Amino acid sequence: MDKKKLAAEHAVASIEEGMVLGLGTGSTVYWMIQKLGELVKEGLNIKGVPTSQETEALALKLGIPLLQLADVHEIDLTIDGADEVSANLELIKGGGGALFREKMIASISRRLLIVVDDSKVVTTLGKFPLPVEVVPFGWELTSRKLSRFGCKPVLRTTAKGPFITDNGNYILDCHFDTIHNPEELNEHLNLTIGVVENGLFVNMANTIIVGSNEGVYTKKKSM
Ligand SMILES: O=C(CO)[C@H](O)[C@H](O)COP(=O)(O)O
Repeated sequence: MDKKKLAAEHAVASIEEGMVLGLGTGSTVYWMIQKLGELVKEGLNIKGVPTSQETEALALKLGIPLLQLADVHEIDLTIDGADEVSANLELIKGGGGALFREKMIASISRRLLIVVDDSKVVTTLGKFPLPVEVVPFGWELTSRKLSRFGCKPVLRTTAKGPFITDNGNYILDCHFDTIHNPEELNEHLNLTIGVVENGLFVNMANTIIVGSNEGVYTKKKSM
């Protein structure tokens, strides 16, 4: 079975009746949302909070009831994917460009459960270019400032021009190669004028479910 699908479907066992659920974005969590749609059809009562327009459209298509973020004070459980996961359960997210909404939803979640295939598990973060969402105005200046942190920022583009996030912003994919202190870098990046949010998730994930050829395994944050 597809390793992403394996991890995502395993995560469904953590969903309980009555929960408010954060619904992540990407090709891994897609499988969790598909399964959730089936459970809702069978009578499971949950409410979802989507982390992107893409996930919102998918959830609506599957008949999953959704809440407006304005009406949500706390989320019981968010299930999301990641681009890299370190041994300490620090994450790089934002490969799909949804990092701002994903981080906002994660920040009000009691538990953040991450589903990945084993190619995403690393010793040190940084091989995957770190996505940083920036305001379009003056992005070249912001890019120069970000390069002072030791990376090479590259504007994410599509065939039509710059990639535009759900919030109307740009993404700079920052090539670090190795990120030694994710906590410090996260703070420094977010203090840079022009930066909306970055894809480092530090002290946020509680549990990682990893799909591999040998089956699934789970890693929990040590307290
Ligand atoms: O952070 C994300 C989107 O912004 C995704 O969770 C991340 O890119 C992983 O995606 P996939 O499951 O498709 O590999």
